[in-house]
Formats: sequence, structure tokens, C-alpha cells
Amino acid sequence: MTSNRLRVALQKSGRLAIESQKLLKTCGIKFNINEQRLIVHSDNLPIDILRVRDDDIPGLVMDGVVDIGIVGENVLVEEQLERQIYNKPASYTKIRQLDFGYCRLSLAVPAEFDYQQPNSLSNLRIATTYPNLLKQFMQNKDIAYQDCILKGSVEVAPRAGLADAICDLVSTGATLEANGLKETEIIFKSKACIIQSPATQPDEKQLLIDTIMSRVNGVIQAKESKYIMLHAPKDNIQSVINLLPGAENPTILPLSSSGDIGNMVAIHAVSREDVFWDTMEQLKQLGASSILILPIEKMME
Ligand SMILES: Nc1ncnc2c1ncn2[C@@H]1O[C@H](COP(=O)(O)OP(=O)(O)OP(=O)(O)O)[C@@H](O)[C@H]1O
Ligand SMILES: O=P(O)(O)OC[C@H]1O[C@H](OP(=O)(O)OP(=O)(O)O)[C@H](O)[C@@H]1O
Ligand SMILES: [Mg+2]
Repeated sequence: MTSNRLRVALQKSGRLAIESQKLLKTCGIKFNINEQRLIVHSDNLPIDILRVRDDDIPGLVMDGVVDIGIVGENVLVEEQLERQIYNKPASYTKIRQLDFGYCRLSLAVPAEFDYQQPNSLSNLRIATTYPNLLKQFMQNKDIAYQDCILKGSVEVAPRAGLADAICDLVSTGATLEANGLKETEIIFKSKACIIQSPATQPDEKQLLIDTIMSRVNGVIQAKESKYIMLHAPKDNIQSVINLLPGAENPTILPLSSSGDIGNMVAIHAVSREDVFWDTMEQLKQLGASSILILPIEKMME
């Protein structure tokens, strides 16, 4: 399907929906979500947003129905493995890893299960929504098993007598614990990412994707960075700078007042990392004062 407008697939509702919308909005793409509308036209750019189930996003990108999509790597790789079996289009380009949707696909067994190693699951039944990722892991270890495919609430399977173990997503581990299960093996670590279709063609579309990606990079960099302002004794400038994590080329400014603070300068710096309380305490020990750590909203190099 070709169109001059850039088509973007986002999860309609669920764990990635809000963060995905927020990211596009922070990149300057204006749109209004109306719960019932599944295609949303941007108010200021030639972009259409398709709001779909996350499971459908990789296929829409691989088939060229949309140009880019935001999806979890777990769903992406699972769909790719599935498509490879049936010789369906399975290529895409991962253009950016994102800083949300952190989770892992893990094997888990009932708390009382005597688990030693993956082999402990030999010939047992494992419930999962990710049969292809599970198969890849078990085949690599040469372990025979049976699968039981469920679309959700996988954690209920052992208690319901459907399976002996499960292979499902874990983040805090609270769902496993609440269902009397223990995590035994991480088989895949996942984050959200932006993928692009190999079918995207007109130059204007690529230009728009490049612009959005440059903004995405700016948004993520800004989130990971902090603006630091402090007063420091002239004698300790270098030691203070050495303490600031990842700060390059700080600005050093004289203070307008004299007296007690006549020996002080103001240091402003962008730090590429979070600044922890213990760093602030060490700065204070070096004589720094009026230490401010500020969030940065946007950044462009
Ligand atoms: N507990 C979690 N913490 C963080 N990220 C998660 C968690 N669970 C899932 N994810 C990530 O978010 C994605 C979407 O999860 P969600 O539970 O919303 O999916 P879903 O129920 O399949 O939604 P849909 O209705 O779109 O099919 C997952 O594929 C995964 O990448
Ligand atoms: O380790 P935790 O922090 O407890 O998170 C793990 C749970 O989160 C996901 O389900 P979700 O709550 O998104 O519901 P779903 O089954 O409808 O996808 C996942 O499928 C687990 O069940
Ligand atoms: Mg889904």
C-alpha cells in the first residue's frame, strides 16, 4: 500500500500505548486520540497513526502496510520466527531502541518444583504466548517438551492443571509470586523499539522519518541527562568537574557578589547520567554550594 503520508502503528491500549503516544507528541507530532478512532491523522504533519493490537504491529511493518511501528522486541522476534516458518515477509529495520517496555521472557515453575536446570523441564508441558521463542530456547538446549499456547493469563496454567511450567513476560515478578510461581530462567530480554518497513519508498517519507528519529534521539538523550548548576571554590574547580558524571565542557562563570563568595565561581554543566545523592554530598565536601540538578526537556547537538 503506498501513500504520501507516513503511516505509524502504535499499540491501541496496553503497556506500550501511553508511552508511545507521549514519545510522538514530545517529538512535535500533534494529534488527538479519540478512543473509538483507530486511524488518527496528525494535525501538523503528514502522518497517520494506526492504533492496533501490539501483536499485529510487526506484521504490518513487515508487509509494508505501515512505514514504522513501536513494539516490544519480544513480540517482534516472536512474529519474525513465526513468519520464517511460513516463508512470509519477515524483514524490518530496527531504527531505535526505546527506554520503556522493559521486561523479560522467562521460564517459571510452581514454587515447590525441584528445578535444577532447563533439563528439569524435559518432556513436561509448558504454557506460553511465545511458542517460537520458547522453541528456539529449548531446541538450542536439545530439550523435548510440549507446549500449551495461551493468549493471556499464562500464570494460571500450572494451578489450572493445564501445564507444568510457564514461559511468560516478567517485570517486577509480582504476578509470578501472586500465582505461586518462581522464575527459573530468563530466555529473552526485551524493550520497546521503533521498527521501519523495508517497503518505505518516497524520499519525502524517509526525510520525515529521519527528522522524527533525530527528535526521538534528542528526547531520549534529554531524559538521560541533567543540567547541573552549582557554586564551587575557585581552588577546587577541577575536582568538582571530575565528580560530575559524563559532563563535558562545563561553563564557568564569575559570581557578581564579593565577600565570602568572592572565591567562588558558578559551574553549569550538562551531565549525561543521573546525579545521585552521594555525588552531591561529595560535591558539598569539596566546598560546593547551591547545587541544583534540573531535568532537560529537549536537546539537539
Ligand atoms: N509487566 C510488564 N512491564 C513492562 N513491559 C511489559 C510488561 N508486560 C509486557 N510488557 C511489554 O509491553 C508489551 C505490551 O504488553 P500488554 O500487556 O499491553 O500486551 P497485550 O495484552 O498483548 O496487548 P494488546 O491488547 O495490544 O495485544 C509486551 O509485548 C511487552 O513488550
Ligand atoms: O512481573 P510483573 O510486573 O507482575 O508483570 C508481568 C505481567 O505483566 C504482563 O501482563 P499484563 O499485566 O500486561 O496483562 P496481560 O496478561 O493482559 O497482557 C505479563 O504478561 C505478566 O502477566
Ligand atoms: Mg498483544
